[in-house]
Amino acid sequence: MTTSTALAQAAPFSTDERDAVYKAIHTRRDVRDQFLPDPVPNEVLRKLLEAAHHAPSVGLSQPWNFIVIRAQQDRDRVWRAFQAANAEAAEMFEGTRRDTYRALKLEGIRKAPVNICVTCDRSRGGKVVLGRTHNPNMDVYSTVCAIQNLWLAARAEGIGMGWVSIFHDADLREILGIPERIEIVGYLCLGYVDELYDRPELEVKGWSRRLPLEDVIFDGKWQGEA
Ligand SMILES: Cc1cc2c(cc1C)N(C[C@H](O)[C@H](O)[C@H](O)COP(=O)(O)O)c1[nH]c(=O)[nH]c(=O)c1N2
Repeated sequence: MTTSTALAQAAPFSTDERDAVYKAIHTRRDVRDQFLPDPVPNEVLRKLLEAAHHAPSVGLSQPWNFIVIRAQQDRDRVWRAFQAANAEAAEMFEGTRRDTYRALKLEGIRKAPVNICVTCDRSRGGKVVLGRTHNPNMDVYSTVCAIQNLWLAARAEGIGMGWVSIFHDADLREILGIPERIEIVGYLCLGYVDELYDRPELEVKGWSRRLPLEDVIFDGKWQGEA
């Protein structure tokens, strides 16, 4: 048997390194309003995109593309698309819940100096992709892994990131020139921050709360079952 020379050491991280990984995970936040106007240098943005591009992907298909949007006029157009969709979204809640919804800030499109639209090319890797043969959604799941890498790397760089999903895809397609065959996975707002909430903003604002871990470790009964 041949021994692969491609194998590298996989010792546990040092305590400091480990702490840094958990710190990024636990202090990462969805950012809507804390963005500073300071530009994000291209070299730093490149590091974030490298981190995203090192995500796992089904069959190593790397189905993502990153559309970087910096121009104010493009961000203004995207914001207007958000505004229209968000007004529709508010109508789907009732009573005080609707009022609470309306008071939430749910995007940082214009305040964040950089926006990134992350897409998934469903034809990347050809017709038959290893690991995707029985569930075609695996390419989209892979793209979400890239977004999470980007989010954590951004946190480590002192850059906040917010995910905005309150859009009609058709609007984003038109503004950004994205063809139908390409799936829109995430619209992200990025910029330096000097403050972050210490827990999810939606929890701070009384919209929802983090469930105890015990509630989500499966105990043999699905929610709603007697
Ligand atoms: C797929 C997806 C889509 C969205 C989000 C997240 C994800 C994963 N989140 C952010 C979300 O509200 C947030 O992650 C949770 O509230 C938890 O807060 P922290 O991320 O821990 O700060 C989000 N936030 C927001 O203000 N507007 C939005 O449209 C969205 N959309």
